[in-house]
Amino acid sequence: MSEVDLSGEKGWQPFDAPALVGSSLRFVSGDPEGDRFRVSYYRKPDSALVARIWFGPETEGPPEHAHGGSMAAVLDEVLGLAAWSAGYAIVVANLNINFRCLLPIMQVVQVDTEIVSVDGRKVLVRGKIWDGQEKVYTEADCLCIEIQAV
Ligand SMILES: CCCCCCCCCCCCCCCC(=O)SCCNC(=O)CCNC(=O)[C@H](O)C(C)(C)COP(=O)(O)OP(=O)(O)OC[C@H]1O[C@@H](n2cnc3c(N)ncnc32)[C@H](O)[C@@H]1OP(=O)(O)O
Repeated sequence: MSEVDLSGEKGWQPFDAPALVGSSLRFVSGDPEGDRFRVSYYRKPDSALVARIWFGPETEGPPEHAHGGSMAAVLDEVLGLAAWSAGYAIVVANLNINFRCLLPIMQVVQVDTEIVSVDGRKVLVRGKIWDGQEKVYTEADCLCIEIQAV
């Protein structure tokens, strides 16, 4: 497979997910040379977590486009991780996704995240998979629930 450029923008800081949550998080980001997903995480200057993600041939659903479940898996990991990176030890309780446009595979896209609210143990994270310019493929609201430290 040809080289995939997952570099971030100027001012983004590389973010080491395994250093924060351990090495169990392999389903989406665990195979950086593979044909499923390739992922790089960053923090923006406002500290929001952002990901650059390549959807490889193994994510195909509709011909030449990403399977909805592959996008759900990405949003589950990235939005959950956004809560962890903001200091909340959570699991995802509810993930509500709107698929807006078919996402072509074999290209790098971006996932942006925002912590919308914190109410007791409930942390609401919003995010989108988009081209980083204007085209939004998928939007999601992710309800995370704080757990006891494990
Ligand atoms: C053991 C794991 C260690 C992990 C350590 C490192 C992991 C590193 C992770 C890296 C980043 C993450 C990336 C991947 C994220 C995943 O994929 S996590 C895996 C997928 N998620 C799951 O399997 C979660 C399964 N569900 C559960 O475990 C339990 O249902 C939960 C979410 C812990 C909640 O159970 P609970 O602690 O008994 O809480 P409960 O009292 O029912 O609810 C608390 C509040 O939340 C509300 N609530 C709960 N669920 C819902 C819901 N579905 N809809 C609406 N409201 C809800 C309740 O109404 C309640 O509200 P209030 O009454 O306080 O207003």
